[in-house]
Amino acid sequence: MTKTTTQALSAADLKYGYGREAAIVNGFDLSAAPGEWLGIVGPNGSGKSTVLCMLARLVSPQGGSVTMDGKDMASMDTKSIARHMTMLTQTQEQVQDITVRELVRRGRNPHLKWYEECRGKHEDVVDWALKVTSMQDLQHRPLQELSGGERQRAWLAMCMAQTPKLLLLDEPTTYLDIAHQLELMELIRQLNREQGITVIMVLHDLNQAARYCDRIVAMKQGEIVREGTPGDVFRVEFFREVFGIEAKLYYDDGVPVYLPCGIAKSEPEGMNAYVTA
Ligand SMILES: Nc1ncnc2c1ncn2[C@@H]1O[C@H](COP(=O)(O)OP(=O)(O)OP(=O)(O)O)[C@@H](O)[C@H]1O
Repeated sequence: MTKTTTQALSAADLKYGYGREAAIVNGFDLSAAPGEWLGIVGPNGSGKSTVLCMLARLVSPQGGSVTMDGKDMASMDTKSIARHMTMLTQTQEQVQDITVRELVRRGRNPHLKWYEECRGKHEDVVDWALKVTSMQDLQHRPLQELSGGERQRAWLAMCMAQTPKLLLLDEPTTYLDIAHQLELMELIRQLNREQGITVIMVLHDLNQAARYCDRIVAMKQGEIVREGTPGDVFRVEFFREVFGIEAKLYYDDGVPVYLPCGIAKSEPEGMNAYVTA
């Protein structure tokens, strides 16, 4: 008898277009297994953020469906979605006059009844979220006084206070220097491995995608054009066809590392347009 595993998140035949424009995302399918780290990569404007917003139900798909733990998200209420899933983006809303701890407490809101305050066991979760993100020492500092890296970690602590099973991230390292980028990626790796949190992350840094993700989904013009392990996906042809660049590939302990060498000799017209070296 074959054993079927319920996917942490599945999307089937998603469609989305803005206004009267043609569909930006058309027929997008994806599934993430529990505990998997999935990276979504692709050129600017390929529809990555649009897909992530549909996965988080920040926008409703114009076609297709998203299921979380086997449940159709269209029929779930916002609070129960927020008890299972959270999203961190590259920039966060400006919140004034709030300490890190107060921000992290907001992560408990989906778990509180309307009359309940964040106390007792909820405060214990806040302590835990501050601890796993190494924010304990900064918990009483005003958010606006933190560096960009510290602030991003504070928002991640708030996400963790939601005790999510699924963490969606949209280029969370964009404005961070390399040390803070690695610190955030390592922290997410720890949460993924130790807490079993499923991670779906949009990222532009393909070397980081190769190093951290279990599986890569590459998008171009609203569609998936490659899918597989970093080693399967990151080939010389991939860089030409999807990003229009020539690249050299090296392997560090089996992990592909690419070096961009220039623009490909002709613009790729499609996935079958090979450029001979
Ligand atoms: N609010 C909007 N109104 C109209 N068009 C939009 C809107 N948001 C995005 N688009 C268009 O949809 C397409 C896909 O955008 P999206 O942000 O999903 O791509 P992306 O792959 O995340 O891009 P990037 O890598 O630059 O962040 C782009 O052509 C973009 O111009």
